[in-house]
Amino acid sequence: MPPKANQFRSNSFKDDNKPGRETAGGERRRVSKPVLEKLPQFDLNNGRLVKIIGLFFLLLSIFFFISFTAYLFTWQQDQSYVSPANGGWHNLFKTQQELIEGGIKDPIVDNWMGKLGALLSNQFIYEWFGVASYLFVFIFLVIGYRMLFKVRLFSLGKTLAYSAFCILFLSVAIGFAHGFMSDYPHFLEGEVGFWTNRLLNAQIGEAGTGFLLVFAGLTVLIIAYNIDFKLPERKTKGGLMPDHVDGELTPQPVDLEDEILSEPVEWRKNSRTKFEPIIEEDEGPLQQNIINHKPVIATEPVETESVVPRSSTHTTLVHNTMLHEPVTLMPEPLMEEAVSAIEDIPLTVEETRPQEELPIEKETPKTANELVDKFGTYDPKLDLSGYKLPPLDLLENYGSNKISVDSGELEANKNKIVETLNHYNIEIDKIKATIGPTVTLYEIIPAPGVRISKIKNLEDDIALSLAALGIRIIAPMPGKGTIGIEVPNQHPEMVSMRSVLATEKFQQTTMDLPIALGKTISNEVFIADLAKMPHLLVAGATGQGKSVGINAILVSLLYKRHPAELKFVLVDPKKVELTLFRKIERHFLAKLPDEADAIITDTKKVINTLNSLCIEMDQRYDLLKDAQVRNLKEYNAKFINRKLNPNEGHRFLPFIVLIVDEFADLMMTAGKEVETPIARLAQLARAIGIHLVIATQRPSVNIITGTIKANFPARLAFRVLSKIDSRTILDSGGADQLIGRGDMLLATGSDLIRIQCAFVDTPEVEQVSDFIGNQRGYATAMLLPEYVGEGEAGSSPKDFDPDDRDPMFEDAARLIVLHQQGSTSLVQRKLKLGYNRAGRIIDQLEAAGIVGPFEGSKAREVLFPDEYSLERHLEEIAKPRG
Ligand SMILES: Nc1ncnc2c1ncn2[C@@H]1O[C@H](COP(=O)(O)OP(=O)(O)OP(=O)(O)O)[C@@H](O)[C@H]1O
Repeated sequence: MPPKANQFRSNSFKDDNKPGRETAGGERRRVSKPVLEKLPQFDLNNGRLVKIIGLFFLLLSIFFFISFTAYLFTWQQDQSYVSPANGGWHNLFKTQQELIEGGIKDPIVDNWMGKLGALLSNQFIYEWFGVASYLFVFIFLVIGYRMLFKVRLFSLGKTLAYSAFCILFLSVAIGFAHGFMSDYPHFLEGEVGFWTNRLLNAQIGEAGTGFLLVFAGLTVLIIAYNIDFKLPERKTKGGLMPDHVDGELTPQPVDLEDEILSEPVEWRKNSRTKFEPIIEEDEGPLQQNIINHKPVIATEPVETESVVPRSSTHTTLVHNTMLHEPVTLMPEPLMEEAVSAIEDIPLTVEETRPQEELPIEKETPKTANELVDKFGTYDPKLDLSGYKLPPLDLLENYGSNKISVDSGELEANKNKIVETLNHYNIEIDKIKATIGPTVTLYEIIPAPGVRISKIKNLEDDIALSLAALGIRIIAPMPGKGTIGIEVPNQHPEMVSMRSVLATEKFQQTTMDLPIALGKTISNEVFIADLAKMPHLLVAGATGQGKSVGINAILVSLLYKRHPAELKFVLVDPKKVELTLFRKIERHFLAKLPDEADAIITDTKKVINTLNSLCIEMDQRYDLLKDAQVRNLKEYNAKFINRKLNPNEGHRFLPFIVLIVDEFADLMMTAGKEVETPIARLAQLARAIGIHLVIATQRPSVNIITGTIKANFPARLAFRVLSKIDSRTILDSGGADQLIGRGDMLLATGSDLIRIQCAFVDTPEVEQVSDFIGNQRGYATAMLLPEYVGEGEAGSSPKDFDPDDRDPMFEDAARLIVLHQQGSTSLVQRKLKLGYNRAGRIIDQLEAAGIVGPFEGSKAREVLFPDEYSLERHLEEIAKPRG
C-alpha cells in the first residue's frame, strides 16, 4: 500500500493558517482546538501512542525473559528476599538496612534483573504458573512486535487463546508429573499447577487427571491443526459440522427479519349479530397491549410501547477458495539406444538428459496469503480509521413511541364495519384489529359462502359509514385467508427516525445497505436492504412526505456505513432539498472530476454524471471479469485478502447510491438522454454495487416510462392524487387512499406493504451532516470517471499533432486491435495508465483513424480488424508529411 494512503487532511484544520481568532477582549488568541487535534490518537493502526505501547511490550518481553531465565539459576539464593513471609513485594522499596532488620540474611539479590526481576519471576513462576510463564514472554513479544513494527507475527486472538490454554495446561501437566518424580523443584509447575493437581487428584484421582490432561491436549490439537486420526474404519455418520478450514473463514451471521407480532384484538361471533371480544385471562372491556401480547383489561386508551424486536441469526458457511496444487512436468524419457544394422558405421547415441521437474508456479493465493501474513488484510477504512458513525442523540425523539388508540374508537369502528356488512347481508365469523402507528387493520373472516368481491365492492360504503379518509380494503389478505380493512387512527403517531434506528434490528443488521423506512401496520420496524432491491422508485404528490422519505434513506445509510464503503451521487434539480448534504462531500459524495459542486442541479451535468456512472459501471465489470468474480461483495473480499493487485487497476469498490430527487424535471428537460443511461444503470448495475433511488412528484406514464418501470421492481408510493397515478407507480390502486404525512406503500415484486415513514426533520439532518463533515475527510469527493459530452467531444480529435502523440500510443493501438475493443478502461488497465491519460490516448487513436467516434457509454468501434493492417496504417501515419 502506498505510504501516502493515509495522509488526508482534516476538515477541522480549515483555520490552521489563519491567525487565532480574537475574543471580545482581544486577549486570548489561541483556540485550544488545533492543539487537541495534534495530540496522538489512540488508534490501533496509527498513532504514536501505539508505537510507545508496542515498544513497552517488546522491552517487557525481554525483561521477563532475562529475569525468568535468571530465576532458574538464582531462585534459591533469592528465596529469602522474595518470600512473602519476609515482606515479598514490600521489600522492593526497602533499604538494605531495613531488609536486614526485616530478617533477610542476604539483602543483595542475585537475579540478573535485580529486585524487580527477582520479585516478578517469583510471582509468575513460583506463585502462579511455573515455567509455563515463559509464554508471557511470547505474548508480549507478539503484541509489542505488532504494535511497533506493524507486522503480524501471529494472529493476536489465536496467540492469546492458545497461550492462555498452554499456560494452564503446562502448569497442570508439570504438576501432574510432579506426583511421580518428587525430587524436582516445586517451582516448575507453580502454585496454580500444584494446587489444581491436588484438587483434581482429590476429585477424580490420578488416573482421571491423566485422562483429563490427555483429552484437553488432544482437543486443542484438533482445534488447532484438525489432526486426523486414521483409524481403519472411520465413520462419518451423524453429520458432523466441518471444522473451520482456517481462522478467517468463520461462518457469517445472516440477518433475519425481526419478527414482531402484535397480537390483535379479536371479536368472535357468539350470536347472529353480536360480536364479543375474546378474553383470555381476565374479564371486562377488552384492551390490547401489544407489548405483552396479551389482552388486558382497561377502560383507558390502548397504549402500546415501542416493540421489543426478536431477532435471530442464522449461519451460512463460507466456502474456501480452492488453492491450486503445484503441477509438475514429468521428465522426458531417455532415448533408447538405436541398433544399427551396419556394424562398422559408428553410432553415437545422444542422451537427452531428463529435465528438471519444473513446478508450475503457484497461483496468486500463495503470494496473497504471504501478503496477508505480512501486512494483514487490506483495510479500506484505514485512511479514515478514526471516523466515527454519528451517534443517535443527534436525532430527536418525536412523540412517545407508544401507540394509543381509544378502546371506544376500536369498538365503534368494529361495530360500524359489522353493521355496514350486515346491511348487505354479509355475515362475518370473526373480526380482529391490529393497531399500527397511523392506521388500524381490521381483519375479518367472512362466514362460509360469502363472496370476496362483494366485500371489495363495499369499499366506498364502509368509508362512508366510518366517515374516514384513507380506507383501504385488502381482499384477500395475502397468505392469511382474511379480508383486511385499514382504517386511519384518529390520532396518528409520528414514527421518529431515532426510534427506528435505535432498535436492535437496525443496530445489528448485517444488510449491505440497510434503509430504515419506518414502521409497518403491526408496529414492526421495517428495514429493507437497498442492495437487494436493487433500485427504488419513489413517487408521491407534493407535500406527502417524499423528501422526508429520501432523507430517511440517506440518514439510515449514514448511520451504518463508513465513508470508504459508500458514496452518494446526489442529483437535486430542485436545488434545495439535498443541499444539507453538501458538508459530507469529502466523506460520502462522488462527483465528476472538474465539478466544483458535488450536488448536481444542472440538467446537462446530470447527463454527464449519468454517463460517467455508466463508464464506472463498465470499468467495474471489467475489474470483476479480471478478478473472475460475480459481484461486488466477492470482488471486495478478494481485494481485502490481497488477491488482486492494485497495480493492475484493482481497487476497493465502494457502493454507489445515486439519488435523484426530482426525476420528472429531468425527463421534461432531457428525455431520452437521461432515460437511456438510467435504464442502462438500472439493468446492469446491480452486481457492481451501483444502486438508484429515483423520486418523482408526477408519476405519469411519460415520466415513469415502461423502460424505467421494468427496471425498478421496488417502488415506494406516498399519497398520490388519482387512482391512475397509483396504477402508474404501483401497478395497482391504493396509493390514492393513503392519508399523507409519510403514510406509504412499498411494492416489492408482488408484495404491497403499508408503512409509516420514519420522520427526520431538516435540523436533524443538518446535525448529522455537521457531525460527519467536522470529522477528518478525504482530500476530495470520490472522483467519477471523466466523461466528455457529445458536443464537447467532437471538437478536437482531428487537431492532434502526430508529434504530440503519447509514447504509449502505438502500444495502445495494438492492444485495442488485439482485443477489438475501443475502451478507455482497457487501455488504462493493461497499460497501467491513469484514466485521463488513457482517455487522451483514445482521442489520439480516434484522430489517427484507429477507433471510431465516441458512442456514449459504449466502447468505441475498432476500425482495423487485425494487427497486420494496423501495422501498415501505423507506418503510414508515421511517415513525415509532404
Ligand atoms: N414521516 C412523516 N411523519 C410525519 N409527518 C411527515 C412525515 N413526512 C412528511 N411529514 C409532514 O409532511 C410535510 C411535507 O413533507 P415533505 O417535505 O417530505 O413533502 P414532499 O412530498 O417532499 O413535498 P415536495 O415534493 O413539495 O418537496 C413535512 O413538513 C411534515 O410536516
